[in-house]
Amino acid sequence: MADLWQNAMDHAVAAARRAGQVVREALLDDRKVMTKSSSVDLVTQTDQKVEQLIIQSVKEKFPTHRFIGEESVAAGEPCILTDDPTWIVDPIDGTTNFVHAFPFVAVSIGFSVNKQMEFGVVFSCLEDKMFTARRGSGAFCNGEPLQVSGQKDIQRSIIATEFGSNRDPEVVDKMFSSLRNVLCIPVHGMRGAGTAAINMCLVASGCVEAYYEIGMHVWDLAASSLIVSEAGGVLMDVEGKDARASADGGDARRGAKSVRCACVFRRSGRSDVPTDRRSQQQNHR
Ligand SMILES: O=P(O)(O)O[C@H]1[C@H](O)[C@@H](O)[C@H](O)[C@@H](O)[C@@H]1O
Ligand SMILES: [Mg+2]
Ligand SMILES: [Mg+2]
Repeated sequence: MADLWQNAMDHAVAAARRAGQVVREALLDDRKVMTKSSSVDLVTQTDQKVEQLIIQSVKEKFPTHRFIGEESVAAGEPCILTDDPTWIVDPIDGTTNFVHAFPFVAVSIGFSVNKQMEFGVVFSCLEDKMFTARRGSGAFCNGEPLQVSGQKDIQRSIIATEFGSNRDPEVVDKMFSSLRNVLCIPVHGMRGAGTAAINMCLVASGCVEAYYEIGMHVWDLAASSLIVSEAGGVLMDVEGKDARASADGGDARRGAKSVRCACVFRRSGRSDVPTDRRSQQQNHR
């Protein structure tokens, strides 16, 4: 049976690749940096230009589709998810990295119908890695299948997180307390690529066992939420409840602009990973 949305997914991949080219070219010029909610919540003209290029290209091909775009919402567009086919776009995920030419910058395009992600595309444009997932058909990086880590022991895991853009000392204290709690489990290490989408693609790739962040927005994680789940991972909120509703824009439905989400690892039922902590050998897939 023909896949109703394959044409749209192909368009998303091509649009993400074109957008990545714009990002790479912009890195050769001065980047005009502006701020949004705080002095460390950055946006550039490239973010805005890339979002408009993606949205215009979609409108020409799919005129009835709707959009939730990070910079459109910042400019006052509503952030409400309906049952209509909706493109959820983060034109540059990792804007701070982009400003500093730190090499993890993603273009993230998610696509939702009936409030369910149908496909997700994350292009890590400085690594030239195209992460894709179609609901029910697996997750891929440059065409190679992805699987989350089979590691069941958090003490043999790498956990990723980000600090966001809130610098309120009380909030920072809470973040550092979480970091301390996780590090002292203990875990092998903690990492952060500087972009939610790429952190989640690292979970889908099996090289990071879990990623958590408080305060992500629906556009940060819409595409990568499907990439994680199609790679065998699970998404949950900080209470451990299924967070796909949020990732699919549930919070956007209610007009909320940020979701609390932890994106974690592991397929269920894996038995071939040693759980004997006495064993010296640490088998990492
Ligand atoms: O780079 P953007 O699209 O703004 O998204 C990032 C956000 O700004 C940060 O606060 C978060 O910590 C990152 O996870 C997002 O990727
Ligand atoms: Mg983002
Ligand atoms: Mg962004």
